Amino acid sequence: MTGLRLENIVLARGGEPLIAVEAHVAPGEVLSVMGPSGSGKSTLLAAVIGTLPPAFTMTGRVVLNGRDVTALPPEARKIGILYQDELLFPHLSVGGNLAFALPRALRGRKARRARIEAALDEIGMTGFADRDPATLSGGQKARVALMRMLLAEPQALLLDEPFSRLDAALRDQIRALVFARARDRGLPVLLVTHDRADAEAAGGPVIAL
Ligand SMILES: Nc1ncnc2c1ncn2[C@@H]1O[C@H](COP(=O)(O)OP(=O)(O)OP(=O)(O)O)[C@@H](O)[C@H]1O
Repeated sequence: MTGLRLENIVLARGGEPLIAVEAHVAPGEVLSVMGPSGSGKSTLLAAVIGTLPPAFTMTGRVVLNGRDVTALPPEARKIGILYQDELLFPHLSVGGNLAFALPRALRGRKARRARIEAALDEIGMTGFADRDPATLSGGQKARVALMRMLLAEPQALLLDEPFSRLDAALRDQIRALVFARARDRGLPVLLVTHDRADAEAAGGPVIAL
């Protein structure tokens, strides 16, 4: 079965169950995860991507496009994640940040450079490859972070309040860009948000923790 399936996932801390989730996110669909602060939204994303802090235990399975990834390390899961703080590598240029995400299978300096130029064109940032991330605006950083995630060719996207620091106009623009890319590529998306407008723009199902 295609898409992202969260099968009977229960996360507990110190023996106390924190959350229980059963969900299927179809290709191109966005499942919004809402809930008060401390309800376990970020912890759920950590469980899905494979970075659950040691304080927690997990039962259940994460199945991506029919492949059980529950026991795989994060880098083998083919899941991309975008956080509220985009965390571009400060010591690398914009192009260096994007190059970091390119699949190793893409060989040759010229081919890799061309892929980065095309990626920058796609986000309206032609000619930015040599820029220092510290010199970018918030929206430009967000676009580079989004593209860095996509260049790694993930099969699912996890978004942890990636729009909350952006001003209203930019939020609409980046949000539309992320959802359009997910739809184009048929990627299931888990979106953690406090903002009902994000869930409405996503247009998919909503779960409340
Ligand atoms: N590394 C950790 N070790 C132990 N407990 C943790 C750890 N990280 C988070 N917690 C606790 O687990 C619970 C869920 O935290 P989580 O960050 O998932 O909540 P959240 O719903 O994402 O909150 P927010 O909306 O404030 O970001 C909280 O009670 C938090 O204090």
